[in-house]
Amino acid sequence: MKNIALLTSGGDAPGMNAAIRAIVLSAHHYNYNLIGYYHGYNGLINRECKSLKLADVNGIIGRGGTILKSARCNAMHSEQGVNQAILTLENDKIDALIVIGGDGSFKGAIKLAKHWQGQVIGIPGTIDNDICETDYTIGFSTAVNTAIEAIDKIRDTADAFERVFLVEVMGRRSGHITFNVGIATAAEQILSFENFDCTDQAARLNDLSNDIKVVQQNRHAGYLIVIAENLWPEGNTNLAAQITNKTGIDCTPCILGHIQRGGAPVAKDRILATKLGIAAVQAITEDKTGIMIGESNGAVVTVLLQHATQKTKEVSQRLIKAQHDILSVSNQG
Ligand SMILES: Nc1ncnc2c1ncn2[C@@H]1O[C@H](COP(=O)(O)OP(=O)(O)O)[C@@H](O)[C@H]1O
Ligand SMILES: O=P(O)(O)OC[C@H]1O[C@](O)(COP(=O)(O)O)[C@@H](O)[C@@H]1O
Repeated sequence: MKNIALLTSGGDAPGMNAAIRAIVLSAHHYNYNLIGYYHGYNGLINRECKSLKLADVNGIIGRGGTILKSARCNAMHSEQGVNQAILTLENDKIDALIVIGGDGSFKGAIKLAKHWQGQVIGIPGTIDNDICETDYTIGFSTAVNTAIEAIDKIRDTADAFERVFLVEVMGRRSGHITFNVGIATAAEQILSFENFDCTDQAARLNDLSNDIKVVQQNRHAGYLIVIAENLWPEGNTNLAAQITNKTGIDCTPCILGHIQRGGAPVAKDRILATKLGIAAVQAITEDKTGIMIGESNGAVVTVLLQHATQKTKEVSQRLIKAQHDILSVSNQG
């Protein structure tokens, strides 16, 4: 008999609810008590919680967001905040804590594990897919699909007007969403941290403008640029204005924003979340701690949280090269 606690932290990601459901069902299977803390680490610090029962997770597998709410909790960056969180876990007699979130949330979990005797298990939940030692994070596939759906629609106007669109996608400072969405929408350009050095802004603007003019002359079609958020130093809306000025062709900025974080999770995220949720509870039965449950080559793996947070997972070089090679051909005619 164990008391397990669960929270979701950082940016919400489609599939978090599916993971919560799997954890509730597995905990029930092992006869464990399960408490959910609300609003990320704030729920630990302010002791906002609820016992989670089977009835709480009926019908949530297909819902975006998280029934436990999420938050970015500044207090966890201070020793006082971490101690307060630990005090709550001790007072509530928690044996194991499952944290569903991104690398920031895992760093918080590592701090808790340093001074708290209970088991700490992480489940990767972020649309950014930037966590090492797991092929995918929960929410990434849905975010990519959502962005593709939106950009396919923008493509119609781009082609009809032979117009340029600069579409910004999320990912913080990592290009997994940018590259996957760019490739899947046959974007004329993919601009991300991994392939676009903005140090010489004037030169980059020149290259881009020349390419736009050549492609439009060759193809008489739209020109779609998929760009990572936080890339262009003066902001992507600004970049669109600069392109318009330079080429004399309208370049419309379009920021997809939070639609990428919401909506019903696709099958891949529901299934991944279910597998990881079940494995997290299984790991608790085996007295494991300080680990993330991930997936590698289709198999569930356990990895030290320290390793998972050591660096940001890079976009595959093969994907970057594929885009580069395809682009050089497709933009010719
Ligand atoms: N270095 C850290 N130490 C302690 N807690 C952290 C740290 N980084 C992030 N956190 C906690 O995790 C929360 C979510 O982190 P954030 O980076 O915003 O999202 P994500 O977990 O999705 O990467 C933060 O608001 C904070 O409460
Ligand atoms: O909505 P917010 O708090 O401004 O955060 C935006 C950020 O959150 C994300 O959507 C998800 O990031 P995390 O999962 O790491 O929290 C990023 O892609 C984006 O940069």
